[in-house]
Amino acid sequence: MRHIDAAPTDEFGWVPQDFTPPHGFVHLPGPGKFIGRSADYFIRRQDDGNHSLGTLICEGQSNTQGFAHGGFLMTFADFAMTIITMGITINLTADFIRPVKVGEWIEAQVVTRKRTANLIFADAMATTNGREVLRMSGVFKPVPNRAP
Ligand SMILES: CC(C)(COP(=O)(O)OP(=O)(O)OC[C@H]1O[C@@H](n2cnc3c(N)ncnc32)[C@H](O)[C@@H]1OP(=O)(O)O)[C@@H](O)C(=O)NCCC(=O)NCCSC(=O)Cc1ccccc1
Repeated sequence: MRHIDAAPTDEFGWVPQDFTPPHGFVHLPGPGKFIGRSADYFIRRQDDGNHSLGTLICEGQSNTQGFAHGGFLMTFADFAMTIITMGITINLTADFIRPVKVGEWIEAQVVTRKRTANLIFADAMATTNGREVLRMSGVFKPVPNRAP
């Protein structure tokens, strides 16, 4: 993980080294330069074979009000849905249902509704402390050999 010596309240705002994600989540290395600069991400493979993506909201993802910035939440939504569906984004919509505070863990569970040879239709819900905060829906193009 990068930015190791930062605490959530530091100006850089990255996940501190001693942060322990919820059970089953492991740090996701090398997610690409843009995504890699946006946050530190963790992924969990569930018993049913589906995956969840999570991150700790830090100062680096906050707006001036101390909540996760809407732009970051869209980045999180896009990354969660593409890494889990193994697709590239054609369409993505999101509802910001509740604000997410700095210091809160957010995780998204993605459900693929339909997969054809050319298209993937998926939706997802992200929660914080068991409460729904972000609903996502999208259409994606399958990319061979892209794995979470
Ligand atoms: C404020 C409001 C938009 C409305 O809430 P209220 O005023 O309380 O309205 P109300 O009392 O009518 O209750 C509504 C009820 O309906 C729920 N509900 C809502 N939508 C849905 C839905 N689609 N589906 C289902 N339910 C939905 C909602 O949870 C609540 O249920 P609850 O009573 O809790 O059981 C709230 O949804 C919210 O905070 N969203 C997050 C916004 C956010 O974080 N945006 C990103 C950061 S902004 C940024 O970065 C830019 C910036 C930069 C710099 C500086 C400033 C800004």
